Amino acid sequence: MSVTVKVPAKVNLQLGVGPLRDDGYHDLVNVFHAVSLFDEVTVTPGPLAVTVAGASVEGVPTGPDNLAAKAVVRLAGHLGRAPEASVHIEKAIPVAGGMAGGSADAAAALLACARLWEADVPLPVLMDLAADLGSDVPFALLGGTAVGLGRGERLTPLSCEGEFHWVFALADGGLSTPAVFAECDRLRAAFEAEAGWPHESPDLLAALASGDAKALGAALTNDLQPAALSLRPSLGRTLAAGREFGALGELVSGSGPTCAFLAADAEHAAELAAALAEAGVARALAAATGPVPGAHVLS
Ligand SMILES: C[C@](O)(CO)[C@H](O)COP(=O)(O)OP(=O)(O)OC[C@H]1O[C@@H](n2ccc(N)nc2=O)[C@H](O)[C@@H]1O
Ligand SMILES: Nc1ncnc2c1ncn2[C@@H]1O[C@H](COP(=O)(O)OP(=O)(O)OP(=O)(O)O)[C@@H](O)[C@H]1O
Repeated sequence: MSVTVKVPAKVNLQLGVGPLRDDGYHDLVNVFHAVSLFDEVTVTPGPLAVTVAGASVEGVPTGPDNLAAKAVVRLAGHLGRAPEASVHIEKAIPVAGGMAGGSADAAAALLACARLWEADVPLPVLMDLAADLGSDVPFALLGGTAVGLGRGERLTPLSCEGEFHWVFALADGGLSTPAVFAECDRLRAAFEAEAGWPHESPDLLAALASGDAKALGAALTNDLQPAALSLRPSLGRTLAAGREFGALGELVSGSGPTCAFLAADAEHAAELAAALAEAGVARALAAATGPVPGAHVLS
């Protein structure tokens, strides 16, 4: 018997970053949006092991450091049983790309093992286990569009009308999430910019609720973007190219280096992806739509 779970990537439509907390995290206003780039995680009975396959899986650990393995151990500990599951990850979400690929695999492994072990774990408990594994993990279980407060784990679903069309410019090499948050703190200190308390953007919430892509494009913001650009200046060219080719909005996804571009419809997305590929400003381009559901069992 095996269980396969399909799980989406995320893009952050608003990432408001508050001051550094005593525990090393930042309080956020984090508007998550699940998009149609998916990993598939399959668990089979057997000793704990992780295998990974996909077009670009460099840097993904196959030992106990893999977030999916940590999820297996965490759930087994909660249930008081041995962490017996062999995990296979089919990876399409870019690695260390700011699209929460590792978090998605952890969420998928939690759900898959709960099913494999026939354990009745209530959703709120699964959400708490997910939050222990990482700030982005609970959203990968929930999917759709949602705002995350605290370190991003306290989620409230948001009303989102229709479907939005995205193009993602994948970069060579990743960016480390802690390094990007640290660079954000460094830049704020260097420019003596006080980190204010972030607030949800009313324009963004209205654009989502009405399905207005043009208004959404104008409302996209990411407080980590200056830090990602400081660590990877070439992203400035990528973002400028998308603007020049008529994207409705563009921003770095989360901690980067993936850049996200909003298109008017599927045709516009295909044109935008072709123009960005032609301009040579990305390792690869991927078109996707959002919102899509969170982690769910396939078999
Ligand atoms: C940038 C985002 O992807 C936006 O959704 C997330 O905030 C990051 O979430 P994540 O990768 O699940 O991050 P975690 O594994 O929880 O934390 C990794 C590190 O990122 C930094 N971190 C993360 C979340 C947060 N609210 N404040 C932080 O400062 C901390 O240095 C932390 O040690
Ligand atoms: N299942 C996994 N898939 C990808 N990376 C993993 C996994 N487990 C552990 N890692 C490690 O975590 C690092 C960050 O990977 P991930 O792809 O989750 O980054 P990210 O998308 O930038 O994260 P986020 O957007 O949540 O900040 C990788 O460089 C890798 O060393």
